[in-house]
Amino acid sequence: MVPTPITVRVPAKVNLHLAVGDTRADGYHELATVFQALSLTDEVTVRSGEPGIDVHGEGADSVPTGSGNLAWKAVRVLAERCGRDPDAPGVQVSIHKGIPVAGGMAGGSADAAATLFALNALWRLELGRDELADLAGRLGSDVPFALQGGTALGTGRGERLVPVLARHTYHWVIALDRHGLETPDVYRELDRLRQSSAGGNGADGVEPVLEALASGDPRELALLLGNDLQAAAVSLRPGLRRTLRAGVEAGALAGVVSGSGPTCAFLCEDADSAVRVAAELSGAGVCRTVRVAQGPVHGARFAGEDRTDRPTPPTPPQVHA
Ligand SMILES: C[C@](O)(CO)[C@H](O)COP(=O)(O)OP(=O)(O)OC[C@H]1O[C@@H](n2ccc(N)nc2=O)[C@H](O)[C@@H]1O
Ligand SMILES: Nc1ncnc2c1ncn2[C@@H]1O[C@H](COP(=O)(O)OP(=O)(O)OP(=O)(O)O)[C@@H](O)[C@H]1O
Repeated sequence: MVPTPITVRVPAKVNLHLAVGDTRADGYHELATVFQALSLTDEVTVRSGEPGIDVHGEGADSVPTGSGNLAWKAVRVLAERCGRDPDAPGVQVSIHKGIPVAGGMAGGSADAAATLFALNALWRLELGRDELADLAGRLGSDVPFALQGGTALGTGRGERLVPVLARHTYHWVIALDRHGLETPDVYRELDRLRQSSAGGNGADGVEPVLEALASGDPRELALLLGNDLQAAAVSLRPGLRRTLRAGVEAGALAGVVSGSGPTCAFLCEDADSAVRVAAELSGAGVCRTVRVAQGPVHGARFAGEDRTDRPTPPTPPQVHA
């Protein structure tokens, strides 16, 4: 019997805090980051059939549909892990994009995470969270967080995660730029700025951020948003300075470049304020489009997870800061 297709919904992320350390021998930078999963999501469906990948939704034109798609790399990694032929895995992957492409919100990573999660069910592998997280880490630094979701502290190159207690739903306005930025270019620009000592080290220690999250006060958190990659993203895309200013002028508590950018994320006081900020920002002509989002949300989950015919994977324990 052909197994039924499986659809998984997976969130975008914002880095509330991103401290970039030294470059390691493997070329990656050592990170201390606090991730939060946001309610902008992609949906990934896997079904048995002729191998292939198709991509729909916003920005789909700029996403590769062949072996360059991170979701296809996930198919290959999982096929190898379970003794299937990675060149003939017998699976089709359909991606519906709701996460901005090349926006610093980990959309490709999210699709890879969703693919691992979905294929684990389609192929009835019953791999646990830890094993999926290990495979995810091999695919990219942001992939394990997309599986886990919530709010988490990431160390190493960002793949080593500890869940963090966040006592509040935070309301965000997300400003999307007209063109993406490539992550390696932004890290390279940071290195260049640091060599000329203009890169600075904007993001301080992580502990105050964890304390603010435990308190649940968005005003406290707003004071602590920080991203070492922001100077590099702004250097590559100077117009972001205007966007960041416009969000705060529109009434956001604070704004930050999301990850490697160019998307900017604005933390707002509450849901009503987010709607007002979004309306004003979209009229300011500083970005392509604006979205409202909440966080934290779950990591990769079956679409319609509320259905009772599938086991809900165990939620990792939440720890206090
Ligand atoms: C900017 C962030 O989104 C913040 O969470 C991530 O650090 C990027 O994570 P990602 O897109 O999953 O990145 P990967 O696919 O692992 O790496 C892409 C490239 O980004 C750079 N990179 C990434 C992570 C890291 N800790 N140091 C790096 O220098 C490297 O040039 C690497 O070749
Ligand atoms: N499934 C995918 N979805 C989006 N982009 C993908 C995918 N697979 C590969 N890519 C390629 O990866 C590049 C980065 O896309 P993505 O949307 O993941 O960027 P990002 O959000 O900036 O990543 P991150 O925040 O993890 O650094 C794009 O230029 C795109 O061509």
